[in-house]
Amino acid sequence: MEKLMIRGGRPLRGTVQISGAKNSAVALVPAAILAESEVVLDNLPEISDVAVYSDILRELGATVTRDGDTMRIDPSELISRPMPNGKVKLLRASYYLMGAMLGRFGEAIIGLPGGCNFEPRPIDQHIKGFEALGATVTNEHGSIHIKAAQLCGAKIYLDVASVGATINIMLAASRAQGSTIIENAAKEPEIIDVATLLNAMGANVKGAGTETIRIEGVRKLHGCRHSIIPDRIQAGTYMIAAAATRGDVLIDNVIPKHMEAMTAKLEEMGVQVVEMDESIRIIGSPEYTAIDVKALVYPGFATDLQSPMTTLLTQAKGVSILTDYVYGTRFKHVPELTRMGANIRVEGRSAIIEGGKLNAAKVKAADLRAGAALVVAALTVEDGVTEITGVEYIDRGYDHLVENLTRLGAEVWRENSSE
Ligand SMILES: CC(=O)N[C@H]1[C@@H](OP(=O)(O)OP(=O)(O)OC[C@H]2O[C@@H](n3ccc(=O)[nH]c3=O)[C@H](O)[C@@H]2O)O[C@H](CO)[C@@H](O)[C@@H]1O
Ligand SMILES: C=C(OP(=O)(O)O)C(=O)O
Repeated sequence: MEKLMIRGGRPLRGTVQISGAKNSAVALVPAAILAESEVVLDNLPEISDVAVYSDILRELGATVTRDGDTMRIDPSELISRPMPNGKVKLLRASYYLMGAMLGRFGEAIIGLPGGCNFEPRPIDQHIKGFEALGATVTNEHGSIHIKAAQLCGAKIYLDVASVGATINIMLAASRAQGSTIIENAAKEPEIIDVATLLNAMGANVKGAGTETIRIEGVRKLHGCRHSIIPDRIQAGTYMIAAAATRGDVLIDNVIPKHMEAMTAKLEEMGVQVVEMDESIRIIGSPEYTAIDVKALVYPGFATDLQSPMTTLLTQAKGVSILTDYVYGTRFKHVPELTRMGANIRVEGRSAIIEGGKLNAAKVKAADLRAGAALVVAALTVEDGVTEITGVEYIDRGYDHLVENLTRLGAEVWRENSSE
C-alpha cells in the first residue's frame, strides 16, 4: 500500500491536461464486447478502474492492448462465462458487464459490484430494465443471474434517473428485437458518450442526453474508433484545487458546458473563472464568500464533486451549507477534514461548513472523492506534511495525479505505507 505525502501552502500555477472521463471509460470498455470486431478507444484515462476492466475483458477471452491513451479491444473470441467473484468486486462499474453480456450472449452471471461504497447503492432499476426486456433475473449468493431466450424492446420508466441503469439498459436494448424507450433517463454527458459509441458500432440510439431515449435494436454491431470525452469530475477537482490554493491554473481539454454548475458556484464565491473553447482558467482570490450548494443529477452540481467542494468551502468566510440530493450520506470525508481542523457538522443530507484554516494531519481516504477532498485540503495547509492513506481509492479516478500537481508547483510524493 502507498500513501500520499503533501506539503501544502503553495498556490497552484500553470496548465493541467484533463484525461478522458472515468465514468465514460468504464462503460465504453464493456460496451465494446457487443461488437463482433475491433473497437478502438482513444483518450482513455490511465486509472486503475480501466486497468481492472481490461483484465476482466481478457478473462472473458477478448484481446485487449493499450498504447498510451489508446486501447484496442477485439471481442471476436469472447466467451460467455460466469464472473461471480474476482476483479468484478473491485469496481462499481462492473455492473455494465450485465447489460453488455446480456446483449451479446442473452445471459450473464456477474457478482454484485464493488468500488466506492460510501452508502448502499441499489441496482433495482438496472434489474427492472433487464426484466422489462424479457430477461429472468435472480440473485444467487451475491451474484446476479440474468437470462433471456430473446430480448425484446420495451417501454421502461426509471423510478430514479440512474446513470448506471440508463447505460445498462441501452447496452442490452441495442441488441434486442424491436424498440425500447427509456423514460426518466439520466442525462449525464457520459450517457451521450456511450450512445455515440454504440451508434458508431451500428446501433440506433436516439435522445441520449434527454429524459427520453429510444433504442431500435439491431442484429449485429461492428467495430469502430471513438474518442472519450474529457473527465468533468477531474476537471472540477482541479478547478477547486486552484481556487483553494489561491492559484492561477489553466485547465485544458475540458468541455466548459459540462462545468456550468461548478463555474456558477465558484463565481458566486468570488473565484475568477475564464472560459475558453476547450479550457477554463481559474484565478483564485485571497477571500471567498460562503455559499450554499445542492448536489443534484446533471446538469445540477455533480455529487462526485461534493466532497472536494466541501474542502473549498472551508476556505470561505462564514457558514456554507452543502446538501447532497443524490447520495444523502456521502460524507466520509467529513471526519477526516475535521481531523485537519475543519469545522463541519453533518445534519441529514447536509454538511454545514464554517470557514477556517486547516492543519496537517494523518488522514485516510475512505472513497475516491473523499480522497480528492483530502488532497485539496492538504494543498491548502501552510505548515507541515499531510499523510493520506487509502490512495488505492484515489487511483481509481485520477490520472497522473502526482505528476499533474507537481507540474503545477505542489510538493507531493508517494511513500510506502504499512497501514
Ligand atoms: C461508474 C459511474 O458512472 N458512476 C457514477 C454513477 O454511479 P451510479 O450509476 O451507480 O449512480 P446512479 O445514477 O445509479 O445513482 C443515482 C441515485 O439513484 C439511486 N439508485 C440507482 C440505481 C438503482 O437501481 N436504484 C437506485 O435507487 C442511487 O442510490 C442514487 O441515489 O452516477 C453517480 C451519480 O451521478 C456518480 O456518483 C458515480 O460516479
Ligand atoms: C462514485 C464514483 O464512482 P463509482 O460509481 O465508480 O464508484 C465516483 O466516480 O465518484
